[in-house]
Amino acid sequence: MSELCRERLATQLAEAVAEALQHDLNHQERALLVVSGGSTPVPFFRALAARELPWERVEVTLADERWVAMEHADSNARLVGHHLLQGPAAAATFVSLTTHDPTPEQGVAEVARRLASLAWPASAVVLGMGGDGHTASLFPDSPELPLALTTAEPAVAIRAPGQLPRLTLSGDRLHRARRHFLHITGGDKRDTLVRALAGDDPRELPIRAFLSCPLAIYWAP
Ligand SMILES: O=C(O)[C@H](O)[C@@H](O)[C@H](O)[C@H](O)COP(=O)(O)O
Repeated sequence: MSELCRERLATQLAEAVAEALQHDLNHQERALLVVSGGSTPVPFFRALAARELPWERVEVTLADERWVAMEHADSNARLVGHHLLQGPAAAATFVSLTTHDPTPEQGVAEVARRLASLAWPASAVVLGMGGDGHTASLFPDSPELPLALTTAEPAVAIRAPGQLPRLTLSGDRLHRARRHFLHITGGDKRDTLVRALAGDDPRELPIRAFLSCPLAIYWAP
């Protein structure tokens, strides 16, 4: 039952994001979509990839990225390439968040320059969430979290225990969107969301940084 429900959720989210992109493309030359990595988005990516849109006018980037080569199994760019940039959506322009620098700290300035050229405000930011309340790579136990939540810079190199080195869009940059979606499934994440809604400190549960603006929550069991 939950598998069918999650597929329907992914399809409905793809419909909403496609409508958002088409609406904005009716008024502007290019539109920007910011997506998250992880396992949850895969059926959403596949459903969105099949939608008929002027994809050649769509820019796609990530909310965050692990600092690995695009061929690496943990690369979000690889995930997006395999599941979203296929079919009609293969015509979209993908902008990666990694460089050939050995660390995200060395590459973040180049990534910031790339991001500056995109069609902000994004038409849509699609966020995921971990059981610890992280979103993008805004991890509660990251020393760089306070900076990432407050800086006006578009991107931050971020480290967290047990995680690969990462680069994340800052809270400020993730807020520069006309629409925000949260895509989560399962009881554990529902419980984390309930905890997040009951408080207001994003340093404890970073998803809270996005509970104040309009946020379309797409959840299935
Ligand atoms: O790079 C990442 O890992 C994602 O951007 C991250 O923020 C993800 O959305 C959550 O970790 C949920 O991941 P799952 O969908 O795999 O539970």
